Order: sequence, then structure tokens, then C-alpha cells
Amino acid sequence: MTHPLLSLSGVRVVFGEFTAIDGIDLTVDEGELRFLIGPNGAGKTTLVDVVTGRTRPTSGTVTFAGQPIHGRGEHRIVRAGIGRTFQTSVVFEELTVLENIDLAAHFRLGPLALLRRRRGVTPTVGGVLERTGLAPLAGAPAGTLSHGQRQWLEIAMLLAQGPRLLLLDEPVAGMSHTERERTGELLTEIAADHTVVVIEHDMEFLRRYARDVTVLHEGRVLTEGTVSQVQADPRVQEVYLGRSQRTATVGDERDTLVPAANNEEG
Ligand SMILES: Nc1ncnc2c1ncn2[C@@H]1O[C@H](COP(=O)(O)OP(=O)(O)OP(=O)(O)O)[C@@H](O)[C@H]1O
Repeated sequence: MTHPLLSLSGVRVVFGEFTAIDGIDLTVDEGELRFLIGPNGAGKTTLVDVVTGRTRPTSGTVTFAGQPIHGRGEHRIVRAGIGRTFQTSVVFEELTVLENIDLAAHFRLGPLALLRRRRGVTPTVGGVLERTGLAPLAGAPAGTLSHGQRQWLEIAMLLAQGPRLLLLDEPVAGMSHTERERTGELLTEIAADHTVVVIEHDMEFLRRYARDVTVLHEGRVLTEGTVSQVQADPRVQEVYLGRSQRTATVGDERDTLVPAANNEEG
């Protein structure tokens, strides 16, 4: 039986005169790999900001593992077991891969744990290095990593904090084909023992690795379902294709959904 790990109920976020999130109800069950999609400005990042305590909801509730967490600060939410990556990198470039992961592992435990930090590779850090394929690069300064390796380092830093829920913001943006494949495999593997929510624009990646998808539009949940179901939904096509007809420029394929007829799985 599945249990909701994360529940949002009636969440609204208003910035001045602008309503970025307009009454969202959303449930993510323990063990899910959920993709969150939607055109630019749909409210995806704001939603993640609300869950992670970066933005306080104007109204509504957020419950994690049965506890209300809306209104808690970011550090407390990390300690409760929610971790996120950002669109922009947060690694310390001059520190090695190992040092970055080690710092992240101690961050959740608080300032005293950081001060008492021992030299060497703890079992947690060693396990994360192996899992993310970064073990051979443990001694390399983070500043020397490729774009893909840096993204894996950020995922490794999250894993080192031992979260139950990971929120990943566009993990394959800017990656090569090979790096995307490796990231897809890594996400699938991480989802075997974590709950994972991924914001992603890359539709090829979505078709390949997504199970359940929630589509946001103008601060609301437009629809939810499997990749095939949401691709076949005329409202989803309208939102994406309507938008791309109005604003897309040549080469801007980020938000283009392939129509259902082209969906091999459908
Ligand atoms: N601090 C803020 N103040 C005012 N408006 C904001 C603020 N943060 C976000 N917004 C607005 O809220 C809307 C939703 O933004 P959000 O970044 O959540 O969308 P998104 O779906 O993540 O888009 P993208 O795919 O472009 O990242 C946008 O119109 C954005 O301009």
C-alpha cells in the first residue's frame, strides 16, 4: 500500500498583485518518481520553493511525513528529510568532490557536527561516491568537473544528507546525450529507495524515464497521469503548442511536447 509522503492542500502564493500558485492540491506517495512539467512561468520552481521553505505560501498547507511543514525555515525542512537541487550550481569549486560531499553530509547534522568533522571517507560518503559514479573523481577539485559530473556531484551532495524526498530542478539541462542517459539511470536507481520529484523540460528524457507526470499551468494543476496520458491530453497540447506558436523562436524546442500520435509508447 502506498502512503502520501508529501501533500499540498490549497496552496496559494501571491507576489504583490501576481498569483504565482493558485490553489494547488498535490500528493506524492512514498517511493514515487514524479515529474513536474509545465510551460515557463507555470509555477514549478515556486512550488518547490514552497515545499523547501524558501517561499512561504500565502495560504494552504504542506504536510511531509504526516507533519505540517509550511512556515518552517529551510534548514528545518532539510533536517526533516527534504533536499533539493537548484538550476544554478551550489558546489564549492576549490574543494574536492569528496570534500563537497563530506560537507553536505555534515550540514544536515548542524554546526557542531561540522566542527567535529573527521578526516577520511565515512561509509555514507563512500556509498554516495560509488552510487553516483564519482569515486574515481573523489580527489578532483569540483571546479575541474564537466557539466554533467557537476550535476551528479550536486545529486551526490543531496544524497549525503540522507533525504527521504529529493526535488531536482532540471537535472539534465545542458547535458550531452550520454550524460542524460547516465542521469536517467541514476534517477531510476535513486528512486528505488527514495521519493523523487523532478522538474524537467526535456520531453525525450521524460518519455524515457518518467512514470507519473503532473502538468502545471498558470499556477494550477492542469492534469496528472502517465506520460502517454498527459501527452494525449488536448489541454496539455494546447498549453504547449499554443504557447510555442505565440512565442517560440527557431531552435527553442524546450517546451515542445511531441503530439500523442508520435508517442511510441502510446
Ligand atoms: N519572487 C517573485 N516575485 C514576483 N514574481 C515571481 C517571483 N518568483 C516567481 N515569480 C513569478 O511567478 C511565476 C511562476 O514562476 P516559476 O519560476 O515558479 O515558474 P516555472 O514554472 O518554474 O518557470 P520556468 O520553467 O521558467 O523555470 C512567473 O511568472 C514568475 O515571474
